[in-house]
Amino acid sequence: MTVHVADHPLIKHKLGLMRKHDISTKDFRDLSSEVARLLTYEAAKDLPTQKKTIQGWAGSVEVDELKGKKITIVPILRAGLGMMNGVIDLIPSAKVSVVGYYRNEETLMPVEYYVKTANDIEERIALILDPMLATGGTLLATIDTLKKAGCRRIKGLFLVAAPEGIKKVTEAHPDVEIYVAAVDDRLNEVGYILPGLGDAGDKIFGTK
Ligand SMILES: O=P(O)(O)OC[C@H]1O[C@H](OP(=O)(O)OP(=O)(O)O)[C@H](O)[C@@H]1O
Ligand SMILES: O=c1cc[nH]c(=O)[nH]1
Ligand SMILES: [Mg+2]
Repeated sequence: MTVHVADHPLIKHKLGLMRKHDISTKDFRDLSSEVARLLTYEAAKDLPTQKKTIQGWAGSVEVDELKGKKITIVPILRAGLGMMNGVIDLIPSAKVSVVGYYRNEETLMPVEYYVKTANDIEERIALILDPMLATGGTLLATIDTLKKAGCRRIKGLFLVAAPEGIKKVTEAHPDVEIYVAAVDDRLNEVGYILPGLGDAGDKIFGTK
């Protein structure tokens, strides 16, 4: 797995705001979406384009357009939904493939509860969205699901990743590329990222 760690001042500043202990649900939600939008800009850098001639205001003009079937966004329920609007702002015609996992609090293993992928997923680049990559169990399960559905090219956007999770997924899926706003220090004894953001799903949905 190739890991691209964001080095942009806007991303660093916005992620810093998200770490504040008393951040409101609204601000956390807004910032999740804004950072996701900026990560999308990075992740879309190598999308193929093709030339096309159109009629412009002064006659025919050659323009670039994105080539072929493009992207399916894959938000991981719940927390990944908090990133979705920011990504759709930049890729408005993307199809959305939804997968649902929650972590068992004791074993930290992902439990699948929903999968609905785009029909033509084998022709699309999957762009997984999840704010947190902690032990890596949820991302591994998502990649397995997407590959079984026929997906051949997978990228992922994360706000914060732990070194432990990156190592695990890198070993299993060297072909996957991820874009992260930050790689933090480590996991605590209950599988939360330090310094991290806390429970991203709860913060986005206001459930704690
Ligand atoms: O790398 P892992 O150790 O698998 O942990 C990361 C997962 O944990 C969180 O989801 P959570 O289980 O809290 O579900 P939620 O989005 O419904 O809150 C997070 O959004 C990831 O999906
Ligand atoms: O730090 C973490 C780890 C998993 N899920 C979260 O929401 N936060
Ligand atoms: Mg959660």
